Amino acid sequence: MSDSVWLMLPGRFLQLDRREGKGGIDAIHPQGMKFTKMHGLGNDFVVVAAATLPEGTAELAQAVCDRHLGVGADGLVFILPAESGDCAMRIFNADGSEAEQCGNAVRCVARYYFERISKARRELVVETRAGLQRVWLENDGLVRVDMGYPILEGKAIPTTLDEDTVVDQQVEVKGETFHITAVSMGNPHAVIFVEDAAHFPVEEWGPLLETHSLFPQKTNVEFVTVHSPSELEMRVWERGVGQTLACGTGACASVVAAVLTGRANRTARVHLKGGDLDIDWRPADNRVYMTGGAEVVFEGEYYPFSSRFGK
Ligand SMILES: N[C@@H](CCC[C@H](N)C(=O)O)C(=O)O
Repeated sequence: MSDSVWLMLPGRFLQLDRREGKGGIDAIHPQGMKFTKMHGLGNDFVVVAAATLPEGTAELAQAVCDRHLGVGADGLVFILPAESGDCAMRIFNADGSEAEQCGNAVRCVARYYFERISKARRELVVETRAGLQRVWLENDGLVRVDMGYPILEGKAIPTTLDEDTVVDQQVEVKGETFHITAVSMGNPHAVIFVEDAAHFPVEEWGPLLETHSLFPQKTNVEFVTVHSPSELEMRVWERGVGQTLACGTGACASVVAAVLTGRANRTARVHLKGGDLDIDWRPADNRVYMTGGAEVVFEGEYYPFSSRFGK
């Protein structure tokens, strides 16, 4: 990895040094955008550190995330200067919609920050659309995040299912009965407990539930099997993306739903297709803590609007 990076300013480029204490900015310029491909348990992101959010983020996210014509990812993530906190994160789903929150992406942002912006730091505050999140780098290299408190009031999630809490509420969809527990971790989740998550037809029911009129801002959908009070298995259909290998906010919502329905303890491991997350919903502060990995895959330059060699 080179020590210098490009920063786009209106009409000109600025080359910055990203060695310790000297910057830490990737680049966006008219012809190309430097990025780092990262993932948290296989939930993958194109991560770009920039001075400002570029225009046309919805189209850019769709193009970058395309697995045939772009880099290929579940989401496009920007690391930006923060008003409060050490840095800000904005996350755009593969369909171009912006999410309020993303558990796997915030761990990737933290890893990026700890490795490229300040190697001395082991603690960080990330500003997201859902609020400030405190993040810690653990001794084993995993990243722990304070994901905040779960929102359980129906109207705030939002769902039209109930104004109060929505716990194991019966819903009919195309002749099939589901019991839904709705939880917001800054973004909406519908958690459904099933006998066998591994073989559940996620692709069939996920899109129908994601876009159901009960969820005015759509929803992420988790299909969860409780193997023991401290061990859950989860598959996810993500709003604006489709089936993914993991979802951090979904794992938090699943543990909260399992506790609310008397199925699990407040501390549990969630097995996802891409790996495990440890979730701890602490009674002392009502906040949910998530611990898991975040990895760099490769770096590159993306040429969104013209071919590198043609123009
Ligand atoms: N994969 C994420 C959640 C990303 C946003 C989600 N698709 C939404 O629209 O709310 C996670 O790890 O939490």
